[in-house]
Amino acid sequence: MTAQIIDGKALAEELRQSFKARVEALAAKGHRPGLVVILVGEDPASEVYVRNKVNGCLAIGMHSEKITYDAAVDQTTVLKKIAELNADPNIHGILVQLPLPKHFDEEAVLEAIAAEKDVDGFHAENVGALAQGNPRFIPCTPYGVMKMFEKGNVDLTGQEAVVIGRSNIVGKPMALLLINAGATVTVCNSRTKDLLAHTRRADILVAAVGKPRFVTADMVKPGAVVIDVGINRLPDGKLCGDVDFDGCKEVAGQITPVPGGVGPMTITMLLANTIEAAERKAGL
Ligand SMILES: Nc1nc2c(c(=O)[nH]1)N[C@@H](CN(C=O)c1ccc(C(=O)N[C@@H](CCC(=O)O)C(=O)O)cc1)CN2
Repeated sequence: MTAQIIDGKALAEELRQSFKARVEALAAKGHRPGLVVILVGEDPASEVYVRNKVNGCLAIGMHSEKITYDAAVDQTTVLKKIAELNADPNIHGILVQLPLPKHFDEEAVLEAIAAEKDVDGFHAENVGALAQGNPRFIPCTPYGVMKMFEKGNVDLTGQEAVVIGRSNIVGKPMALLLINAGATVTVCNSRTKDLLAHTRRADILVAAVGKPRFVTADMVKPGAVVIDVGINRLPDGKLCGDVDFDGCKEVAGQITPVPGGVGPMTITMLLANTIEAAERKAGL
């Protein structure tokens, strides 16, 4: 039997519609949620994501603006802008699109964002809160994955979860969320010894390794929930995930596609975090 496909695009749309009432309630009290997205450089994929973030906000009645800098801009200029935005009462969320050009100290930039406006959840204070099981802002991609589990009635308690990938954006926060949800979590990477032995016993398998079709059908336990966080652009311009979807869907119980799986949920959870930031500031 082929796996049930978890439709991230449909869930993202459903959630976005549900956000509209919260945005209007805030706006009626003079607190229209506002997000600023900072983009440094001309990476074409980042330009698309940033545009989708800004448009996603506007579509549900939020305020949003993009600030762009040439790739050669110095870090001080960006830090100065972040300081201004930290002090702006109409801006509830600030996000710096990653990756940054090589001459930037990424950590210093992310730490410069006020923790209460860090809607990406990358500030050390927010990472610490998540690690302690008391999250303030959950990084958007793993947050989206958790919403998918919720929607699919996936009970994580006591389940064997394997995360392939250990990035700060996805792998690490994903592992923390799964731990907090009561799963038994193993974090692997592409060089893990006997990776197959780990993945084959996973009830929940999250691929965030950044290698096209890295997870093949033989690595999947029959009936497992397979979440593909990969977004790889192939030489022919097509997009593909870290999972060999056609092969794995014959073994898995549930699986996310690429595109149309986790990706659309990432931006949706950014909207959720920004609304949450505005609600906190408004005392709601
Ligand atoms: N500051 C941040 N930078 C980056 C993040 C992040 O969460 N915060 N994540 C990624 C990129 N990303 C959001 O920024 C992102 C990636 C993919 C998608 C998405 O909707 N993908 C679609 C396909 C889109 C396409 O055609 O290219 C899908 O999977 O269906 C949204 C957001 C790195 N940087």
